[in-house]
Amino acid sequence: MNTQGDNCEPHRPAHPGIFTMREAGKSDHHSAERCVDFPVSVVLPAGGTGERTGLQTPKQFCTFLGRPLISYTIQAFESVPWIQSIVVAVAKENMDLMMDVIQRFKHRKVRVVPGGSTRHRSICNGVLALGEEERPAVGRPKVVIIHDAVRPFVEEDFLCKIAMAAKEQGAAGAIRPLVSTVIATTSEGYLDHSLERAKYRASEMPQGFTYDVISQAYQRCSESDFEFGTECLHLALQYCGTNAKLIEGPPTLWKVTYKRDLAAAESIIKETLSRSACVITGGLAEAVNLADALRKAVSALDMELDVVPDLMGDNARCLLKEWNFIQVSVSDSCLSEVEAILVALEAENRALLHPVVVIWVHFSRTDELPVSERAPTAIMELASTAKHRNILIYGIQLKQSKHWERSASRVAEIASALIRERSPALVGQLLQA
Ligand SMILES: Nc1ccn([C@@H]2O[C@H](COP(=O)(O)OP(=O)(O)OP(=O)(O)O)[C@@H](O)[C@H]2O)c(=O)n1
Ligand SMILES: O=P(O)(O)OC[C@@H](O)[C@@H](O)[C@@H](O)CO
Repeated sequence: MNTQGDNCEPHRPAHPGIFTMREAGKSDHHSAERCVDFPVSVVLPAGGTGERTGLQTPKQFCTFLGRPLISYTIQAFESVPWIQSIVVAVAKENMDLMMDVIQRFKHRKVRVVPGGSTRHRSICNGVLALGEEERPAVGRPKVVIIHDAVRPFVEEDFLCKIAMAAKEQGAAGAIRPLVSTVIATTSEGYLDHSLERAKYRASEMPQGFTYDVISQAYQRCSESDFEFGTECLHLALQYCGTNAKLIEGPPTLWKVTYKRDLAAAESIIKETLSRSACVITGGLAEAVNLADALRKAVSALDMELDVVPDLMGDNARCLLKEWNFIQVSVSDSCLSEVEAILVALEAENRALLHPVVVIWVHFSRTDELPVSERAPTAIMELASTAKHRNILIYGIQLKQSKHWERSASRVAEIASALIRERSPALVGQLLQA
């Protein structure tokens, strides 16, 4: 490797890495149409400290909706069927934390290696690990995708473009239009000149390289590259004469750098989880009417409702794709329907990666609120147990009234707010529509 040392750090023995997974070949992902028919592995540099966030916790381990940022990125890659393995390079002091994340969220295909003192050194350690791959089901990759662990929004179709271009060209990288103009400054802090923005692009991630190109680039690069460089594509050009194919990527490729970016990432994930809900009516006429009124009302809130009588037979499909459930119970119904949903969700282990919302809408036929006095206590007890399994239960009470549409739109507003916010603080509350 690097002439200054055996590997990416001047004085570090190659780390055997830590296997944490079932063999890569046992991925339980349903076979998808493969756009890539050659072995591809991924290196996620995650060895930084996230200084620019101003937080104590490195940003890749900052959590939202109960999961660290890095877990969202890993999930994005492990959900791609043609990716055979993922190597995450983390600082030594975070290795145990990383192992815990992998085990808690049942990440597959993942191997953890020590990060380096710089981003290039971390990436280099990851590439080294791919070259020392010992798992029989995982051969040396044809293409290595490198992607910052703090860029959680990456999609298969763009990864496919990068992987295919990297295989053809030797290197490929994501680019985005510049937002600000780039200027050069004098040593006294004055404007020296500005670059013509239209001629330049921002280099983003993911980037792809044939294994040979990226491993050679790190063998030949200088200590200064390791210490101060920020661009893998430059190393491929400088040390392997490989001119990367540049592919404009979607705006979702941005990197979490500042504290505000964490809030933005959380908001995007919440928005993604809140686009639809499954309404279970039990087949009762009043419940079906309410569900139809809800469907109309939520469409104005940019949400779609799938209305089913139950979660049996074909309707069980909702359990595999929905993150939000609204159980409409009429009059003296108790919480048994909600309990049935919990059992079904647990059977599918549905709340492992994202919190699932279950809203009990209790609709009473008469003007009084005959719901038993026990209901507020019962829903609170059920909710506090379910919360430990990442299922958030909320209640909405609706009295039959002459202003049916208005009541239904009130329920819709409350339900969509509960789904959007997924607030632990309101779990178990029985709200009045
Ligand atoms: N020694 C390092 C430094 C950075 N990275 C990783 O490279 C990616 C992009 O780097 P950056 O956004 O700069 O992360 P940090 O270096 O952690 O941020 P900061 O510069 O604010 O400290 C991150 O996933 C980061 O964890 C790494 O693996 N090893
Ligand atoms: O580690 P930093 O945040 O300084 O920079 C990382 C970025 O430079 C890098 O991810 C892309 O520009 C592609 O190389």
